[in-house]
This record gives sequence, C-alpha cells and structure tokens, in this order.
Amino acid sequence: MNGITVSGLTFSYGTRTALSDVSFDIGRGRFCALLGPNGAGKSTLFSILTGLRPTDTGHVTIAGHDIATHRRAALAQLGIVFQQPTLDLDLTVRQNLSYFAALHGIRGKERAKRIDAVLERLFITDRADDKTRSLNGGHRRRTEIARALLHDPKVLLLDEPTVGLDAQSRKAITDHVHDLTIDGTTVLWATHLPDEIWDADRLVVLHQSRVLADGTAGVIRGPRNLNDAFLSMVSP
Ligand SMILES: Nc1ncnc2c1ncn2[C@@H]1O[C@H](COP(=O)(O)OP(=O)(O)OP(=O)(O)O)[C@@H](O)[C@H]1O
Repeated sequence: MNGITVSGLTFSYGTRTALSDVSFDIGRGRFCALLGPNGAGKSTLFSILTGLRPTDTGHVTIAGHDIATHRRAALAQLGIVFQQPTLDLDLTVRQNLSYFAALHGIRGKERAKRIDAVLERLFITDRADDKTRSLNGGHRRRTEIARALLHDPKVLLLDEPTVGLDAQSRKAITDHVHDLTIDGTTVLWATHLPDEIWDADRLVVLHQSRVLADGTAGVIRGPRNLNDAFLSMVSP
C-alpha cells in the first residue's frame, strides 16, 4: 500500500495560485524530499496533506485513506512536525511526550513503553527528564520528531524541520529521519536546502506552484551537484 498519493491537486488563495495540478506518490518506507524555494507551495501542500485545508481540486491519500472522505483514518496514520516549534518549554521532555500520548488515548504501561521507544529512536533518552527549555535547538527538534512518532504513524511529514539549526544539528536530524524509513515509515521532508537530500532519495521539486521534477535525486542532479541543478531549474 502506498504511503502518500497526491493527484491533480490545485489550490488558490483568492486569485493567487499556490498549487497547480500537483501529482506524485511515495511508496511505503521511502524518504521523499519536497524541495522548493520560498513561495513554491510547500506549506500549502502540507496544510492539505494534514487536513487543515480542503482541496479545491484533486485527491490525497495517506496510507491508503482519502484525507477528504476518511479523514480520521488518514490522520491516525500521520505524524506531523510543523515548521514552528510547539513544545511546552516548562515541561520536561518526557512530560511533553506524555501529554501528547494522552491526547492520543495511549495510557499506562503502553504510554511509558512508547515514550521510551521514541526517545531511543531519536537518541535523546538521556535528556528525558530535563526541562525542554534547557535543550538546544537540535534536541528540541528531535523531541518534536519523537512526539510525532508516539502513535506509531505509517507516514511522517516534516515541514522544514531544520530551520534555524547549526550545521551539526541539521546533519544529525537529517540522518536520524532518513533512518526512520528502515522500519517502513514513509517520510515527506519539505526543505529549501539541497544538502539535506541524499542521492538515493526520492525528490519532488516544486516551483511556482508546479512540480518541476520528480524522480531519484541522483538522477535529477546528473553530473552537477544538487544545489547547482536546483538553481538552474528555478532561476528565471
Ligand atoms: N494565507 C495566504 N494568503 C494568500 N496567499 C498565500 C497565503 N499563504 C501562502 N500564500 C501564497 O501562496 C504561495 C505558496 O506559498 P507557501 O507558503 O505554500 O510556499 P512555501 O513553499 O511553503 O514557502 P516558504 O518556504 O516561504 O514557507 C505563495 O505565493 C504565497 O505568497
């Protein structure tokens, strides 16, 4: 079963078109980068994938469930990391996770077990009982990713999750999220930074509301580095 399918998606804010006939699909356990400059339409696409906005035209499925007609089933399979951080800085890492798990109806021993598992997956077990405020930006981001995995979603969406982080933290998070696909999680990672994308990744390039390229990153870049290839695609 597919991780994500997007077909014929069109969306406008009044007279401003944000998405024009956008289509792609991402198989189970794949890492797909959604690369686009500012204003390309990435956040609009994310808001539709997460059910925050209805589509004007087109369809989206998450782990086989149509977001418009089977919204609850689709959202149950979706983990989301938004661009803006949303942790409570006065709670510990574990308390932040625990609160979110409770919202998902995960209780008792199962809650403790899942929290331990996601902390381990993101390599932050040793920070579990620290106040979130004391964490650096990279560890806060890891906490948010761990939180997004608590309900064991099949699909994980991340909207520019490394914004504002230093190079070392960016690399660590990029590596960890790539590794999440090993157990079958499908990842869609929106970014405007080509160095976060690996040659073997699936790549969808979005520019001025349209899909400019869709394929394997290494094939799309050819003999150039991805940054040069991307700039030549989006330059006027
Ligand atoms: N609420 C809104 N009202 C009107 N136009 C909007 C709104 N939100 C986005 N847009 C426009 O829609 C287009 C796509 O914007 P969007 O934020 O989806 O792009 P993006 O790729 O996420 O950009 P960024 O990297 O800057 O977040 C842009 O032209 C933007 O100006």
